[in-house]
Amino acid sequence: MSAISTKNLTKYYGKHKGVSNINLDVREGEIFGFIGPNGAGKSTTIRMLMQLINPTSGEIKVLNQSLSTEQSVLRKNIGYLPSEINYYKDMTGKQVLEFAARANDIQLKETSTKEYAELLNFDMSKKVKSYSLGNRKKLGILQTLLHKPKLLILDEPTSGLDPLMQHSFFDLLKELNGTGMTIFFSTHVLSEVEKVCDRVAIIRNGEIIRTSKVSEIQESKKRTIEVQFAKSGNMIEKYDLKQIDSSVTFQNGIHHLTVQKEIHNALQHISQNAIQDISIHKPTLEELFMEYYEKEEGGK
Ligand SMILES: Nc1ncnc2c1ncn2[C@@H]1O[C@H](COP(=O)(O)OP(=O)(O)OP(=O)(O)O)[C@@H](O)[C@H]1O
Repeated sequence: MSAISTKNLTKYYGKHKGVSNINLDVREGEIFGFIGPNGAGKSTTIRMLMQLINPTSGEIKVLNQSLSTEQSVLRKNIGYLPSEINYYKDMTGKQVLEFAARANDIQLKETSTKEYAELLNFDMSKKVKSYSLGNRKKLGILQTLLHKPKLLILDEPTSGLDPLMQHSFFDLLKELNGTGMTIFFSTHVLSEVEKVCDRVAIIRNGEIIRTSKVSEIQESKKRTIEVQFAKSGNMIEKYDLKQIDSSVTFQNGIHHLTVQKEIHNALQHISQNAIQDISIHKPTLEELFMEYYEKEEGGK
């Protein structure tokens, strides 16, 4: 079953496009990453899911409820972390959480907050005004978990967290996911998606340019080959290297080639000549993502 489903979801701010034709299908029980650069439309999409802004057109279903459902009914089952949060500066973290718990008709001590706070190394006894951005973020994360939601929607949850904390945070996400919680989070950090997500949607300029399993993106056959021939100098023309890659380059004695499909033929062609050194690289996930971004830019 779908936890989040949108059909041709579109938002215009006046004449300015926020997002257009967003089709998302987040299945129950998955960790789903929503990745894109600044201004791509991540927050706009999330705010529509949370009924904080109205779509210009399109359909949304969250936990099988359509947009017309009372916001409060939906909120009971969703934990939402906005990209920016403000708290009363003179309250302690604990008071903020107690207040939020009361609003949900629960007692703080009946929640797993203490355990989660320890995992995130968060001191709830301090006042909000003394918290760094990272600590305010942790407070926000704890707040979203108070009512044991079925679905977590997190807008850039790791911004402001140092790498060690990000690690603990992702451990927490995995633990929560293990209890059956569906998690949808936005980010512009590629390694985060690689670490925890089952699937990912890549958004750019307000449009989704690909949705797939993270593992499928990693299965690309693309390889870069760096070769130094026994004969020194630029051999691009002499060895007809453009037959392998029309964009081949020669720098500091090394020929750089990119092969999009099987490398067998390329290696056969190259090895007709004496080779001094050769290396073959698999692209990192980051490089594969960048390719999507660049393709889109080139296509505009
Ligand atoms: N309230 C608004 N009024 C006008 N335009 C807006 C508004 N909010 C967002 N936009 C525009 O909509 C587009 C998508 O912005 P959005 O904030 O959703 O992107 P984002 O992916 O969340 O970016 P970031 O990572 O910077 O938060 C951008 O072009 C932005 O300028």
